[in-house]
Parts: sequence; structure tokens; C-alpha cells
Amino acid sequence: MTTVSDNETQTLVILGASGDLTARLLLPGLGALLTSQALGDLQLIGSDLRDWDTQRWQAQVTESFAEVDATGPHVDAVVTNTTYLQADVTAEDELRALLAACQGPVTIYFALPPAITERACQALEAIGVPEGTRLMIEKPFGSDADSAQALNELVTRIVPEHHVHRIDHFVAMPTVLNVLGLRFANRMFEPVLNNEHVASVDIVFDETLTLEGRADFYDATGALVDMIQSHMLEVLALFAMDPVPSLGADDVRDGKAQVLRATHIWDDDPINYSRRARYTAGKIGDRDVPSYVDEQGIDASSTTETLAELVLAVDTWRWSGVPFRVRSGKALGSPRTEIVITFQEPPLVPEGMAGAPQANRLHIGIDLASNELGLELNLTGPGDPFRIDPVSMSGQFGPGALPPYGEVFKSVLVDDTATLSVRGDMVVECWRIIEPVRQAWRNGQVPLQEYAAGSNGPTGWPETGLPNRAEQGE
Ligand SMILES: O=C1O[C@H](COP(=O)(O)O)[C@@H](O)[C@H](O)[C@H]1O
Repeated sequence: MTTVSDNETQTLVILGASGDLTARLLLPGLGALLTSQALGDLQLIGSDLRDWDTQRWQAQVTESFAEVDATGPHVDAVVTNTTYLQADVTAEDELRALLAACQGPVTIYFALPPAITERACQALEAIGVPEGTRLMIEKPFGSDADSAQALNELVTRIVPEHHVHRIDHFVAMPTVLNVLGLRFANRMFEPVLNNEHVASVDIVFDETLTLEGRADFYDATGALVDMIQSHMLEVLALFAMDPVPSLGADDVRDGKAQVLRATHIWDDDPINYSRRARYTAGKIGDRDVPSYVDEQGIDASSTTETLAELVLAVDTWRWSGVPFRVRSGKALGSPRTEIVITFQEPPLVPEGMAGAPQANRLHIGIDLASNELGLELNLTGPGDPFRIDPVSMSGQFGPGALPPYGEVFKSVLVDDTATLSVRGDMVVECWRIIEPVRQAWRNGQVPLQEYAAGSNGPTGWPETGLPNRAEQGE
């Protein structure tokens, strides 16, 4: 792993600089990182179609940095020197001018809609990029397995794969990365994380948020693609991979890719093992939420799901037979973002011990706000010492020094590693895994159910384990 030295000049170009992603996530992540360390002599260039000038861009950078209280000499230097170049990045001559303004190794961040990213990449391929250029590309990467593969081929004609950083900020969440420490730096968990001991795994990301002004994007995307195709499958792959010898990009990504290749919808039956729903009017806390179809920017004929749930099989020696339930939804009553491992029952309860044990569960929080580790155990006492007494224990782990986008920038701009980036083959596998589900949904074989905003989702859906419609008599 190489790291950037204090006086080395490098340039970060953000395409889509006037957009929401840049203001809300990229610049705060960069500001937090700059507060903690120098990124060499970093030149920051913002570029977009919008008629901004450097002064307007500097105001945006200052405002976004202030959100994370970014301070210090590295922050000041970047704010003072940053520039804005108005450009149509799908036009070769304008891209060429942009590259000519860069100094040292160049990193280009595509904070653009996918279709524009693709056209900008075609233009980049035509004009060529300086040696050592790195590309950082937001999700969704492609729109299905074939288009993702075509985009993989395009970007790797521009730079080598290890310089293509497909960004998934969940991969860089300190909470998600805790899975590495929990599994591989302790003796007690890893030996039981397999099909001999685990009954089921749930990976849940339920949000109270609704559309947040992203109606156009969300309605064209839906929960399955927005959350499961990318983030949730990445979390699943990290949790289910075999132990890795190092945290190098090849070891970690090989481990995750192997899991993804082995993953498919349970029983290859998307009709029984996928569900979709969308919210109707309700209240979340004090907030009145309209029906999804009445939200601003949503067409009444929309059939987009705001909650998706799949049961997946991971056909490896370790996990064969263990259902992985993966779910994410919006407008739910309370946030719930965790991996829950439900263990099998103990083989025997000693004669004389009263009561029935409850399944042991290990809860691993995966959102920054749910940085908790919980354990559901059966003890005896403190009452009758021969009666089983279920208890829950929990402890907090650190929220992380940097926000996820800070970690993303650190891994690329400082450590020059792709450990936290999604590799091309992995993104194709993720599209492959959800394709039968999309097909069944397109064919109308899985009903679009409803749930009131502020509820816990449609009634009758099991909390954990293997939801099987047939068994529930649906
Ligand atoms: O990428 C996305 O992630 C967010 C959830 O992540 P968070 O870090 O903001 O909690 C989700 O709300 C959004 O719809 C999705 O596009």
C-alpha cells in the first residue's frame, strides 16, 4: 500500500459539483478527512454544467465543510485554492480542458446520474487520461448485469481495475467494518458462524426517511435496486465471507466475490421468497406522511416499491441451508439497521432445569446511529437459579473517526487501496442475484402490498427467519 506524502500534489475533480450528493456527503466527508490529516498538496476542482463561478463553489465548499466542523490548515488551504470549471463533461474538448487544469495524479469523482457518467466515460476513453488516474463512480453502476459488464469494460479501457473505485458508502461505514474485527480478531464468534450453529441471518435496514426530495431518482429505482442490489448485498458478502489472510484489496474482494457468486434467491423461487410493498399515508413521530403515490414528483400510476425483502441462500460449505433474509424499507415507524444472527437451539437442556431456552441472537448494528452490539442469552437466576432466564446484553462500539465518505476518500486519496471499493465482477453478481426477483415482479407474480407510514411494515411478515408464504397459508 502506498500513501501520499505531505508535499505531493494531487488533484481531485468532482463532476456534478453543484449537486446534492456533493454538498451533503462528498464535501463533508472530505472536510472531515482534511481536519484529521493532509492529503498532500490537494487541488480540488469542482465542475458541473451549472453556471457557477469559483466564488460560488468556494461558498459551497465552506458551507459543507462547516457541517462537520472541518478546521485547520489543510482545510483552509483547500478552500482558498479550490476552483470551479463550468463544463459539459460529455464533450471531449471540455473534458480535455478540465484535465489540463489538473496537477499531479488525478482522481475523478463522478457524482452524476448514471447515464451522464457513462457518456463522460466514453468521452474520457476518446481523449485518454494521464497515467495513474483514478475513477470514483457512484451507484447504481449499470442497470442490470449486462449493462454493468459493458460499463466495466468501458472503464477498464480507461484505467486498470485497481484504479476504478465503484463507491458503496456502506462498505466504508465504520459500523459495517466492525464485522471484520468482531469475526477475525476474536476467538469466540468465528467458530460458530456457520450452518452447524446458525439457524438464520437477518440483514435489515429500515429507515424512517421518505423521499427527501429525490422523487425522480427513487421512483425510477425502488428499494430493491436502491438498497438491496448494492448496500445490503455488500454487507451480506462481508459478513458471510471466509476468513481472509489480510485486509488487502485482493483478499477482501476475493472473499466477498466468492460469497456473491454462491448467492441466489432461496429455492430459486422469487415468487415465494421475495416481497415488496409501499407506504400509504401515516404518521412518523409528529410528521404527517402522505401516501407514496401522493408524494411530490410521484405519478399516481407508479408501482415502485418502498420496501423490499428477499430470502437468499449462500451455497458455500459454511452457509448452505442457512436462510439470509435481507430487507430494507422507507417510512417505517422506527429505524432498525442491524445484522441479526439467530443461533440454533442448544442440543440439550439438563434435566432439572425449568423453562425453555430462547434462541441466542447476536445483533450487530450497521448504521452510524445504531453502533451497538447485542447478545440474547439464556441464564439461570437471578430468581430461581434452576429456571432459564432469558437476558439481553448490549454495548456500544465507537462510531468511527470519519464519516463513511471520509473513509472512502482516505482509502483512495491517502492509502491508494481498493479494499473499500466494489470490484467489477461483484457488481455484476449483485445484479444477477436480484434479476429473477425483478422478473417475477415485472410479471406481476408478487403482489405489491401496502403498509402505513410509521408502522413496522406490512402485517403478517415474520420478524426473523425464513418467511415462507406457503407455510403461512397465503
Ligand atoms: O444510498 C443510499 O443510502 C441511504 C441510507 O444510507 P445513510 O448512510 O444515508 O443512512 C438511503 O436512505 C438512500 O435511499 C440510498 O440511496
